[in-house]
Amino acid sequence: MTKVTVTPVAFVDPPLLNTVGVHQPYALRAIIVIETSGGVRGLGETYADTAHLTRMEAAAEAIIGLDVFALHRLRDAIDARISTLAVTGGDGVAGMITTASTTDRVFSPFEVACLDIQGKTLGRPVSDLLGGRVRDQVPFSAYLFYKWAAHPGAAGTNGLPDGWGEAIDPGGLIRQAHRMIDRYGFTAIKLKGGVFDPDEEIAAIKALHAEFPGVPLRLDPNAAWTVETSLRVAAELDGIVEYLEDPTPGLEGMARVAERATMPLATNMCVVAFDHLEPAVRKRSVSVVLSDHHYWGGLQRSRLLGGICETFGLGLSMHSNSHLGISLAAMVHLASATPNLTYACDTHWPWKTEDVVKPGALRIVDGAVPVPTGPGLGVELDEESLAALHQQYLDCGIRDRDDTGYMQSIDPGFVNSSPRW
Ligand SMILES: O=C([O-])[C@@H](O)[C@@H](O)[C@H](O)[C@@H](O)C(=O)[O-]
Ligand SMILES: [Mg+2]
Repeated sequence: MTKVTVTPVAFVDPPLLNTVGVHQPYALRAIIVIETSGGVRGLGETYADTAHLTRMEAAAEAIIGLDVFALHRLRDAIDARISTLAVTGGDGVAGMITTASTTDRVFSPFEVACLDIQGKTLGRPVSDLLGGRVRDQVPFSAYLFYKWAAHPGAAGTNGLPDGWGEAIDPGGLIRQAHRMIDRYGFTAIKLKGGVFDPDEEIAAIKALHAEFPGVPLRLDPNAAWTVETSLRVAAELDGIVEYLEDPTPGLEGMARVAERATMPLATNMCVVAFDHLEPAVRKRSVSVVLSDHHYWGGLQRSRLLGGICETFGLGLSMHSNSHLGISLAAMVHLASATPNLTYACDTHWPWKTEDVVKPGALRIVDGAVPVPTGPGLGVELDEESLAALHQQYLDCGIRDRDDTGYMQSIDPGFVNSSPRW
C-alpha cells in the first residue's frame, strides 16, 4: 500500500435515548482509504473519537509499504505502533464497551480496506474471501429506540423534527415499529431499553408483542438492571422475547441471571474480546454473543469468533452502532459468510439520512440486505459526500461521542449509573 488516509466525518443523528444518555445531534465516524501502487483503493469505516483517531493516524503511517494480503504483519505493525502512544479512551461507544482490545479496534478498518482491495484485485466479492456466501440476503432487525421528537434547539442544531416523531411510551414505539417495518419489511424487532422504569419497558415489549404477534422480539437495557430486577423482567417476558440482551453488568451478574431466566441471554458488553470467552463459557454467563467486526479485529477475526461460538454451543448475533454504508457492506459480507449467524443482525441504518457511499449498492428489502456481488465490498465512495461530511465534522464541534454529557446539558440532574434499577 502506498497511501493511507483517515478522514473523520459527522452525520446527522436523531435524539435516540439509551441508558447512558441521548445521541448527540451528529454521530462521528472515520473513513479509511488505502491505495496501492497499482491504483486500487480499499475502504474501511470505524469510530472517530479523538483518542481513536490519534491511534488510527499513527497506524496509517506505520503500515505504508505493507502488502494488502499480509494481514498478520499488518496487525503486528499496528500493535507495535499504537503501544508506543500515550493515549487512553476513545472507545467510540459512549463508555458502554470499554474492555475491547485496542489493537483489534484499530486494526479492523484497515483489515476491511485490505479485503476490499484483495476482492477488487481478484474480481471477487469480500464474502468469497471469507469462505463464500451461505446466504444471499442478510436479515436485520427493526432497531427501535425511545426518542424525542427533535434535538433541543439550544443544543446546537436547528431543532427541527426528524420525521420519526416522539417515542416515549408504547404507542410511540408501535408507531415507530410500523413505520420501520412498512418501509423495510423487518421480521424481527429489537428495543433499546434501560431508559425508563423496567415496568414501562415490560409494558412496551408486551404491547409490541400484541401488535406484532409471532415477530421475534429483543430488549437491550445495556446493563441498567440489578440481578433481581433482571430476573423479574425475565419472568414477565417469559415466552415473549427471543433473547434478553445485557440485562445486568458483568460476567458474574449475567451468570446469576442466566441460571434462572428462561430465555437466552445475549451480550455485546461483557464478552467483547477473545480473552472474555473462556470465563464466559466457564461461568455460563451468556448463550448468545453479538459479534461486531469494529472491535473484534475485523472480518477474519470475527469468523474466528464465530468458530469459537460454534465450538462452545454459543449462539451468534451481530451488534451495531450508528454507522454508514462502508460498515454495513462489511457487516453484510461477514454475516453472509458466517453459517452459525442465525439471528437477524442489528443495524442503525434506518436512523441515518446521509452517507459517504454512492446510493444503490445497499438496500433493505423484506427485512434483509441483498449481499453485494461485485468485486470487493461492492460500495463506491462518493467523494463529494465525504468532503461535505468531513466539513460537517469540522463545523459541528463534536469530537467525542458523549451521550451522558449531552443529556446532562439538557437535564442537569441526569445521572449515568449502572445498574440504575
Ligand atoms: O446507539 C445506541 O445508543 C446503542 O445503545 C449502542 O451504542 C449500543 O452499543 C448497541 O446498540 C447495543 O446493542 O448495546
Ligand atoms: Mg446491546
